[in-house]
Amino acid sequence: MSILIKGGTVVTAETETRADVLIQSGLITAVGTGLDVPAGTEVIEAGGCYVMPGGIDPHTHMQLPFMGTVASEDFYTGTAAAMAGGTTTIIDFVIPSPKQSLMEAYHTWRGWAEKSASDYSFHVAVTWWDQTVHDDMGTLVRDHGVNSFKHFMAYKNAIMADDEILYNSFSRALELGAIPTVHAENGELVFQLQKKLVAEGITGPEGHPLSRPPEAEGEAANRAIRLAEVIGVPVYLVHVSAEQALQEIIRARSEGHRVFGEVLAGHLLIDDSVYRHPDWDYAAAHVMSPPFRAPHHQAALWKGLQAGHLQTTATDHCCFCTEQKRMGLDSFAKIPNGTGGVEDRMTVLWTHGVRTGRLTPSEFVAVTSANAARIFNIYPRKGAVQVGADADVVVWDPAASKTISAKTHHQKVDTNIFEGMTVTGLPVVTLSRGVVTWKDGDLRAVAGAGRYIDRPAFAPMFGAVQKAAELRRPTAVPR
Ligand SMILES: NC(=O)NCCC(=O)O
Ligand SMILES: [Zn+2]
Ligand SMILES: [Zn+2]
Repeated sequence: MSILIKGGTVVTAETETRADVLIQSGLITAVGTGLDVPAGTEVIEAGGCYVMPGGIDPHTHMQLPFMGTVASEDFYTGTAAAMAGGTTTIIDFVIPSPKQSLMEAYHTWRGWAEKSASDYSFHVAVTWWDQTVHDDMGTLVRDHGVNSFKHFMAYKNAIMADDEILYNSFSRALELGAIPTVHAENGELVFQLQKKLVAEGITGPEGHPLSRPPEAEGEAANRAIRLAEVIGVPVYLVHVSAEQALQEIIRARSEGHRVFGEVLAGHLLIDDSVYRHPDWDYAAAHVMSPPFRAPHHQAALWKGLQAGHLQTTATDHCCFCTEQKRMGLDSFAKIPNGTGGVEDRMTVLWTHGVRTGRLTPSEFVAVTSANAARIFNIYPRKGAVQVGADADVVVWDPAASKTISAKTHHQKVDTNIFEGMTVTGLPVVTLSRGVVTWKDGDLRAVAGAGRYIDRPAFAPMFGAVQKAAELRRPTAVPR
């Protein structure tokens, strides 16, 4: 079965070109004009539309067991909603409990993800350390297509990684050609502030941002980056929300270190006033970590994205319904942390990025798919509209408009952090490996149609990393 996407403007991270796109057996087989098209080819008219790579959301948590409950979105509902929003690949997280074997956790998550409608891959978290963790990291990289490991510097008494774990895991990642990623918040400081605030009677959601100040993020970002610098390994900071963390990234990059930053659509657009809303449920629905910040942080994050200091956008899609959030009625520290957005990221970024002149369409492609594909080494199979790439394609109507609401979204959660936002620029057709999964409001996602994406180790940047390491290898003084 072949499909021709006809008459659109093809956008890649580098170019905008009027061209048709031919898709056969799940792959892009031709891009150009006057293409030789086999008889019986289905034609999708794309006049007036952009034709772009499907989005890659490099940070989601479908059905994550977390803080005494399980995220409401499963791998089918979440990836289906993603495709309604133009995202065709997610990178989720395997998060072993402390002392749980990495391999056991990995196989558990692989089982859960079998019902994914879109393609998916996994970062694996390192939450503890011993020789088996060291060995399992090797097995995951060599035999299971994992090339990134996650470290939570927050969540003390649960999954927090201390400096010893960071040192061991970052060093092992370097040997394996894998990239360490970090949730940068000083977990000890957050833990102490939570106790202090609750003791002072601040038990509602307004305590959440007070317990996680931007300085706690800046400190941890600096620590993770400095460790990575000393070890000589690239590092990727997830959900950068504070100007203090961004400044650490800018400093390190300007000194020649390979440091990457991800920003969430929510952190770009929502400010911390939500936590002082008089409706407890409304305020609690926004509890996620790091929290939404004061408006000057948003301005800094947009500039960071425009300047290329932040390379990727994500959602940290981790949904909890109102009833689940109420587990923290007596203390904000018990409200399950997480918010959604996998369906909304692309349109929210188009509306507030491209339509405001902050981003060109090519820059939009870079920050919604191509850069993540490069960093996590699946480019150009993903993140590109070019011959040989997977036919994960979105036909994007820049004039189509809607108002986001939990009443109409496809995400399995009863709230939406972008509730009431009118957005312009929407996917009219989404294709996942050549199959139409979303067309004109009709969601055709199929459970189990998604494939696990192996991500090879030693992304191109590791060539430079290894050369630099050779040149600075310490030598003993012969005496
Ligand atoms: N972000 C959040 O609040 N929940 C998911 C876990 C994490 O990414 O920290
Ligand atoms: Zn996190
Ligand atoms: Zn997360």
